[in-house]
Amino acid sequence: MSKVLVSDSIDQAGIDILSQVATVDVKIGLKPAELIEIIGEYDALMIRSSTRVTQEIIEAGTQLKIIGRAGVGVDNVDVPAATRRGIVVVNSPEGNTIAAAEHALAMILALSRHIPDANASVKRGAWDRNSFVGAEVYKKTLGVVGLGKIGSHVAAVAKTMGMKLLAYDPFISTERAEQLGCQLVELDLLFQQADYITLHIPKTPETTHLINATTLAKMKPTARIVNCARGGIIDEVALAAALKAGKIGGAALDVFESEPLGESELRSLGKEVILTPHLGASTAEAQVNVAIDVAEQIRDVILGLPARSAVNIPGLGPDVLEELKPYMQLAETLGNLVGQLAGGRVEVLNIRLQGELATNKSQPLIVAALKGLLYQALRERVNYVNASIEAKERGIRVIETRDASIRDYAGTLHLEATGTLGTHSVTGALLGEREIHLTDVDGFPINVPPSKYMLFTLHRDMPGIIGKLGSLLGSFNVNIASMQVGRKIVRGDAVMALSIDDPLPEGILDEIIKVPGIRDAYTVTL
Ligand SMILES: NC(=O)c1ccc[n+]([C@@H]2O[C@H](COP(=O)([O-])OP(=O)(O)OC[C@H]3O[C@@H](n4cnc5c(N)ncnc54)[C@H](O)[C@@H]3O)[C@@H](O)[C@H]2O)c1
Ligand SMILES: O=C(O)[C@H](O)COP(=O)(O)O
Repeated sequence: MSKVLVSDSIDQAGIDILSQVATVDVKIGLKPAELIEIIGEYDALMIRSSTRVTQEIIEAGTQLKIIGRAGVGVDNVDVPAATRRGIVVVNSPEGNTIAAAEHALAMILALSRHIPDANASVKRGAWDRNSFVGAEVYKKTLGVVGLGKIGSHVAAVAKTMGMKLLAYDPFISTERAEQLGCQLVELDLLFQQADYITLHIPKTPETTHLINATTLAKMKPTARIVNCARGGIIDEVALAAALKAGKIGGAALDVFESEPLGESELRSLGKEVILTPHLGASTAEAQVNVAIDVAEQIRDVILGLPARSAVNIPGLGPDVLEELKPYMQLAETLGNLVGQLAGGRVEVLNIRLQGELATNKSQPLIVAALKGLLYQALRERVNYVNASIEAKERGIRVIETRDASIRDYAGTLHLEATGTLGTHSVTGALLGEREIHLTDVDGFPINVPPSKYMLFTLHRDMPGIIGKLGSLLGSFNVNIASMQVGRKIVRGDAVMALSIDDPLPEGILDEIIKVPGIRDAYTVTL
């Protein structure tokens, strides 16, 4: 049974899903050295933002197949290190969107009305109404930096509160911004005009210390800034200095350069500063969402299925994946089959997407085909994450062609592998929704479902040959489950595809090739 380590606090709904397929150990608060010591036992690691998954931890995780981040940000995971090791990293891109957006909105209102300090003062026994006179957000300008999932929801709600919206996001269109009621502007203009600035961007080299002494100096002295995105986007020393000097009106931070927040000037500031301990995603609803979302993906990967929100597999959004999943299985099977027929080192893989597949995203299918192709060489070490890198490193050139015309099946996939031992090709399609059928081998039409053990022969189509092969296999105690011949012309060349119950015994291929009329034989394990 697989083993999953949960090293941060995760909702029970996720643990229940994992327990269906694995032994689950929940160990919260492990020190890095303790994690390194035990991670080698585990197939999967499930975390939130508290566990830092460093290269050292990834290297110690010799059995790790998947790291699941029950939340959005994967900046606490060394994703490149995981990718190199073929470990899938998944997250829950939308599970806590609303929670984070509502926290940012709560921060905006709490800052405006001094709610935390007013509350603390009443709880201390005071009744001070004069110190907490606030400001309305109605008709004020909100500058949204990052108009993605969270930024968009903040903008939508702020709009209904009567705020004027400016947005800065170099990766979204003016139309999208307008749909959300935002005017897309340059960052400097946003800094100059906004009464409130809310950050909803990832932390990247470009966004680190985006808010610094220089940018703070551009803001209104009354401006209030909210960061519920990532610590480090704001230079906290510069922010504290600007607040103390009255160069900016207020700040509400949920995230910090270093978490937990240690010694900080920010702690000593008054009602103009609100600090929360990274609570953006901490709602009951969000925690159930992210735990289920990520646990389901870990379960799928343990069961050998692809994950729907892998951050280190290109082109696998949930919508794409749902549609392509059966075709990915087809691509992987065909890749594995053509790799075994080709034998030796494959140099070129031609992939033709036919029919309805021609209009689809090809990247996941190519990755799946490469995974299958490399399986014989790399076994479990190759997966959807590292298949493309491994193929590139082996000098395999991938050529993709598309043909939208529909033939016998809605969509077919044709793979041709050329290597040191020659060229072979296979074509396959799905029967119904997901039943894989081989429809062509080396240009000969057949129609067989692939099976675990198969034997293919290239032979002359002549009387007696099937009988001779059957007797030979019988004499080696090989049981034939099914058999089909594909030929283009009567008594010309033909291909025979046999499904057999067990692996072919050692030495029998040499005997098969000696049968008069049989020119070649290939055994395949799928
Ligand atoms: N406080 C919390 O608990 C909490 C919870 C969830 C998410 N988050 C964080 O919130 C942030 C936003 O999350 P999301 O789900 O909306 O992400 P998202 O990917 O949907 O949106 C991010 C947006 O930022 C934009 N962007 C990227 N680089 C930019 C740049 N240099 N300048 C301006 N815009 C830029 C992108 O185009 C995108 O539209 C992330 O940092 C995430 O980790 C925090
Ligand atoms: O990126 C996220 O999803 C948030 O920062 C939430 O982090 P958390 O799961 O540790 O609360």
